[in-house]
This record gives sequence, C-alpha cells and structure tokens, in this order.
Amino acid sequence: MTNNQVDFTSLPILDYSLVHSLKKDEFLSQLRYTLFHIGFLYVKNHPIPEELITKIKSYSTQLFNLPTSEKLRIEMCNSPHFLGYNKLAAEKTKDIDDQREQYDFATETPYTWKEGEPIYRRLKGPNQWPDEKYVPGFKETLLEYIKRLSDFSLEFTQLIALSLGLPPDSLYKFLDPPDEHMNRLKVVKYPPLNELALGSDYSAQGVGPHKDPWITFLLQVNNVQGLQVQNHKGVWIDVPPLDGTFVVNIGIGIEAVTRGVAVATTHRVLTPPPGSIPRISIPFFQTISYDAMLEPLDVPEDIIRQAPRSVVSDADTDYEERFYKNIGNAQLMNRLR
Ligand SMILES: O=C(O)CCC(=O)C(=O)O
Ligand SMILES: [Fe+2]
Repeated sequence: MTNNQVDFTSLPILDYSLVHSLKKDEFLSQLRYTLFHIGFLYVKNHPIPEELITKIKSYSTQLFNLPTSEKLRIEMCNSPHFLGYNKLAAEKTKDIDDQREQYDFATETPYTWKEGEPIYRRLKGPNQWPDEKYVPGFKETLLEYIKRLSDFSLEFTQLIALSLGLPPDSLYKFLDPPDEHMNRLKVVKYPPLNELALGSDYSAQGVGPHKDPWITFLLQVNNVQGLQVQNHKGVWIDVPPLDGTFVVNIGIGIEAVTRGVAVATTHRVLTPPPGSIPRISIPFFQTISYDAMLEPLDVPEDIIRQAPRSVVSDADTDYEERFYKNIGNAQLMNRLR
C-alpha cells in the first residue's frame, strides 16, 4: 500500500444537484477522491424522476409473481442475445451458484448479425417481453427507464473524465455510436436462505465476489440489505439501501483505460437471512462496445501521481484477463460458462 492510500468503511454520498450549480468543481473533486480510493458511491438528487422509479419498483415485484409458464416462455436460453428470464441459480460466480432469479433486458435493438461477423456480435438483439396482460405498460415504462439511465450514465462518464483532467467525451470512444448503443439491465430477486432448499448450507451466495465490466447504476428496490464492497484490507463493507439514491460503481474497463486511476472495486451480494423478505435490485450496466480496444487515455501525470494503488480482491481474475484481450468474446464466454 502506498503512503497516500486511504481506506474506507462506508461509501460517500455525492450530491448530483451540485453538477448543475456553481459548485460543480466541488462535485468533481469529491468524485475524483472517490474514483482514486473507493470506486463505489451513492448519488442523490440524480436526474431520474421519482415517479418513474416508483413505477419501476412496483413492476419489478410484479415480474417475480408472473405464472411460471410465462416466465419460462421468455427464458434466456431462447435468446442468442442472452436476454430474458433466468431461474434461481442459473448463473455462477467463481463456479458457485448465484442464488438469484432474474430477468435481463436491454435497449431494444434489432438483430443484424450476419454469417462471417464475430460471433459475439450476436449478443445484440431484441428483448423477450412478458405478455402485457400480466404487466400492462411494463415495456414502455422499462424502455423509458433504460433511456433515462442511458442519458444519465453518459453524463456521468463526462464527469468522470472531467474529474481526471480529461476532455469530457473521452470515454465515449469505447461505446457504440448512440443509435447502436445497447445498454443492459437486470431485475433481480434474492430469496432468503430458508427458501433456498439448501439444507444447512450457510455459505449460499446471492452473487459471489466480482467486479463489473464498465460502469453500473444500481437501484436497490426494497429495504433488504445484502450488497457489500471489499475495502483495501479485504474487509467487506455493507452498502445498505438508501432512499432516493443510486449506487454507482466503476468496472474493470474504466479502470484499464484510466491507467488504474479510477479503481474497480470487488463486490458481492449476501443471501438475505432466514425469515427476511426477498431482496430486489435493478443494476443498469452502461455497456462498453464489444469491439472496443482498451487503449489507455492520456490521464495527466499529476493525476496519476496522486492516485494510490494496491487493493486486496477476492474477485475472479480470469474474467479480467479475458476481458482485456477481447471484450466481445469475454462477455460472450462469461454467459456461456
Ligand atoms: O444486486 C446487487 O445489489 C448487485 C448485483 C451485481 O453486483 C451485479 O449484478 O453485477
Ligand atoms: Fe456487480
């Protein structure tokens, strides 16, 4: 650990209203500190309308009450784009089942892959939607939510660039052009331990330790705790749900292109304790272009000098190695495991 390494025991709460005020520099300096030392933050007074969030929260609960036949009709295994429903424990982290049930959705995108193109481009294509008779208005509302989060996340990447002394649109070159940019989102349910039928297996994981690919904006839907991030000593720190906030976190792609100055932090989700209601969350992933090359940006020397490094992590590093080599293939392989 270098001298200027600062550890953390909770996450900062950044006030987005400063961004459109005379105090923008104050926001940028708090953001820079957070990127150097934590890579995870809450943001309050963000631009996503509260009525939209209330609707999305309500739909997210309804999705898990759909008839099983309807869930299975839109199962992810039908989709070459890895969109749709996944049963409990269909995914793994570090070879251990993740005890969560989920739907993956994305910006509605046509399927344009042709024979001869890289196979990972098949990841792009349309959603599988539940029948509107079960969730009237869901499709329109979710697409509106994805659009708003897409705009917010683009603005946020400008702030990251500015805080690191870079031109505001520096990170855009790693994204697809706006008319082809497909962002992804999951609606996730983590049942409590007593509903998992794992006997006395108290090692159940909601999601195992990992880092995200690029940048994530997480909505914690209800008041059930479970998300934790790993600080520099390797200690797991709780990230409790806070009303009116998103949790934002930096992934390995942004860490790579900022020369390690913005840190990607390992996180996990614990299974809720016996007797708890299920935890529901909605992570939105701004998606790096599958064709992107992770060439490092020209971060000014004085910024690089200020940034500490050396972090303890329980995340799976194989994924990172694959990711650096070929982003499209890494994303695809991550799905096929
Ligand atoms: O559900 C959460 O709180 C976080 C989930 C997560 O880390 C992920 O899906 O990458
Ligand atoms: Fe994550």
